[in-house]
Amino acid sequence: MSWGYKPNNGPQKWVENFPIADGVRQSPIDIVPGQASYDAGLKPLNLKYDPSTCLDILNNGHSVQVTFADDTDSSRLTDGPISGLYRLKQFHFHWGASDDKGSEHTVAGTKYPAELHLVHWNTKYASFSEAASKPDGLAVVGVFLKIGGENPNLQKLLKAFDTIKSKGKQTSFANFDPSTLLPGCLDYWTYDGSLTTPPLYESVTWIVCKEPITASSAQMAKFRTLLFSADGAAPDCMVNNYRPPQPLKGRAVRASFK
Ligand SMILES: NS(=O)(=O)NCC1=CS(=O)(=O)c2ccccc21
Ligand SMILES: [Zn+2]
Repeated sequence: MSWGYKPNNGPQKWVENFPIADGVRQSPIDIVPGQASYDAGLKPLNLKYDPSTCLDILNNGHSVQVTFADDTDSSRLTDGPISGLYRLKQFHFHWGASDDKGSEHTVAGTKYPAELHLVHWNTKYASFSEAASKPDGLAVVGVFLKIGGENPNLQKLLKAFDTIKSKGKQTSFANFDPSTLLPGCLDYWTYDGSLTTPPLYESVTWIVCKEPITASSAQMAKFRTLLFSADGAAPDCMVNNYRPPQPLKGRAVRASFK
């Protein structure tokens, strides 16, 4: 049986097949603002996304992901805590069964209802797959979702959910600009971590935005209509697809803001 988020295959069991789960730079973490150190050397994030690189939206059985053409530098991240240029590969979300949980990172113990991950890979490597296992291979921008007014940019994604309800379903998804899902203020925390799903590679420079974006409670409910299960199998709601915070193990968390 493959990994998931249930008691018999969830985060507490991943170490059996992925021993790095007990590694020294695992993600997510609880971010304690008072313990983060302001680093004046951190540059502002420089994100430039080209909507024409948006390809499709997929239910991968763990989350809903939007995939981008990464054969050119047109959707990419530079500056911030990283050096070089990282190309956008995909973005996806993690969310709860109710509005009181769902994010992977927490802020002084506070859970948000969901968290967006924009996954980028270092172009010093030839591909995502090559970069994914390197210590400086990936940079993931995390954005918290909080309950508020309806988010019209999120609505464009949610409209596609009915056609990708079950695992393995995908549909074309064009001209979406992921920068519409970024908060107005790009202040961030950054630390060295890992993928939060198997294979849990310790290859991620995490960049977690301080300011959340909003989603309405109805929009959050729409995420919960997706299924972990494939068409024809017993319907298994896609909820609580988040890994809880992991030990910091001496790592520093830096803040780009005072
Ligand atoms: N939440 S997370 O972002 O740390 N992990 C997601 C992840 C795990 S993956 O290696 O399957 C993969 C392939 C392509 C893009 C992302 C991923
Ligand atoms: Zn993620």
